[in-house]
Amino acid sequence: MKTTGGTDDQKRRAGERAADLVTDGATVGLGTGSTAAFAVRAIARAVEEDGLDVRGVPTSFATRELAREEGIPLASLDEVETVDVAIDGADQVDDALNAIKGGGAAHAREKIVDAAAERFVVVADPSKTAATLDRAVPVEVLPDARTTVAARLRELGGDPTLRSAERKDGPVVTDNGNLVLDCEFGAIDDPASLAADLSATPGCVEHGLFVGMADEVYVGTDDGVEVRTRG
Ligand SMILES: O=C(CO)[C@H](O)[C@H](O)COP(=O)(O)O
Repeated sequence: MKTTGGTDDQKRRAGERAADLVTDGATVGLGTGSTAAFAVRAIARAVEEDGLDVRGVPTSFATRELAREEGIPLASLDEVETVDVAIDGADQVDDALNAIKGGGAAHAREKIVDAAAERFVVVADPSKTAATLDRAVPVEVLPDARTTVAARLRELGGDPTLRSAERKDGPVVTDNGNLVLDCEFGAIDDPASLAADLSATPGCVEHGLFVGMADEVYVGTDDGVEVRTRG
């Protein structure tokens, strides 16, 4: 369920601008996806070329591999007391800076790291912006709970689909060993209420609604970066 509507240049501008926020000595949440990867590479360049002293906290297996290859010193979340800034992508972000994440099935760890950050910056391209969230919401479920969670999602007005793997027969299995239901709700008029209902569903490990979490959204455009702030 990857969304790749923007151009690489738009994503790069957003990611590189956000990477400029990282200061010496910072602990940085490293998000997942193609836009966050531009931030990871820019941070790595600053480490190598300017001697920037950082610790990266990766949000997924894929990001840990990328950060390792690029030479960013890493820590896992349970090794750090605070995250100074987290930089992460999104599948969709609304005017109130609420987001849908999980196109890479990494939203459970992303939410933990992004929520722990003093400052959480979403990096996106213009194709991700919308007045109202209306993309499918990824819901990570314990494998045994997929049927009961799917039933609850239908009660909530959703239409869930088990996410299939692309180069393997069968479902996507997350970094945590769980499955993902992508759930269409149409236009989500009250994301906070839906988020609360999803969080209260037994067997739902985590859902991809990030409500009231982002401090800023950096939208990379064809000629710069539009910075959206809360309020
Ligand atoms: O939530 C995510 C992964 O779980 C990603 O941040 C989201 O899918 C955006 O990815 P991209 O920048 O490649 O469009």
